[in-house]
Amino acid sequence: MLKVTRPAAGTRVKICGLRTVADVEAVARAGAAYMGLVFFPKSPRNVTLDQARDLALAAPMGLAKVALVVNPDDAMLDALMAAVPLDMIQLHGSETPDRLAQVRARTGLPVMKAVGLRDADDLATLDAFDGVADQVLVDAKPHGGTELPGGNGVGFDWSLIAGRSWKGPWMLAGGLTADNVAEAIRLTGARQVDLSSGVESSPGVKDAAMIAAFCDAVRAA
Ligand SMILES: O=C(O)c1ccccc1N[C@@H]1O[C@H](COP(=O)(O)O)[C@@H](O)[C@H]1O
Repeated sequence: MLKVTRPAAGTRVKICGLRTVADVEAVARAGAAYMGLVFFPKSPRNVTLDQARDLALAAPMGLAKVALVVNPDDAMLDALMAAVPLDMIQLHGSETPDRLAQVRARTGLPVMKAVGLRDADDLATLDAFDGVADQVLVDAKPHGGTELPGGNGVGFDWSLIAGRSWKGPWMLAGGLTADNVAEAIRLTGARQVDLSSGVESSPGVKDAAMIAAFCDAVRAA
């Protein structure tokens, strides 16, 4: 049976962009709270509905299964819900608060909204989703030259959110690694962290040792 290491009460980890059952096992073994499945064809972490179903069915109890989608239409949401057992939807496009409410009503799942930050002007967008989204995901705003709205391994200036609080739960993302996560937690007060690139040996290829090292670094923080 798959052994799941539960972290002590503390910061929860989401590892995003899983593509193999071995990834799911590594994430569970390391003690992450969430696993993310990417439905975005331009991403090196993209999975089909059939692949996602197999991965979701491999997840042990207690590991929350999050579907990352970018500006999904209703047909996409219906196909997703019919094929994959899920616990949460992550919206990582330019969705509005109204669209978020529609997605929640259509899927019946909690919805996390990713908001990209580069400078203080972006904080208003974050505030617009506080209390509207079930969770907000505070990520780096993608720089020009990438087709990915996230998952670029790029961070942002954490001092932008130092000392701030929101009504609902939130996660920190953007360029996190085992080497920088303790400082990120210290500066932002994050109780949940999310990453993709920082536990990969090459784009889209997760590394079990890096996943374990990241979760250990979070527990030690
Ligand atoms: O991971 C992807 O490929 C991806 C594609 C499209 C939108 C978001 C994506 N990933 C999310 O981006 C952040 C940060 O990722 P990283 O650690 O900087 O690589 C994370 O929330 C992922 O879920």
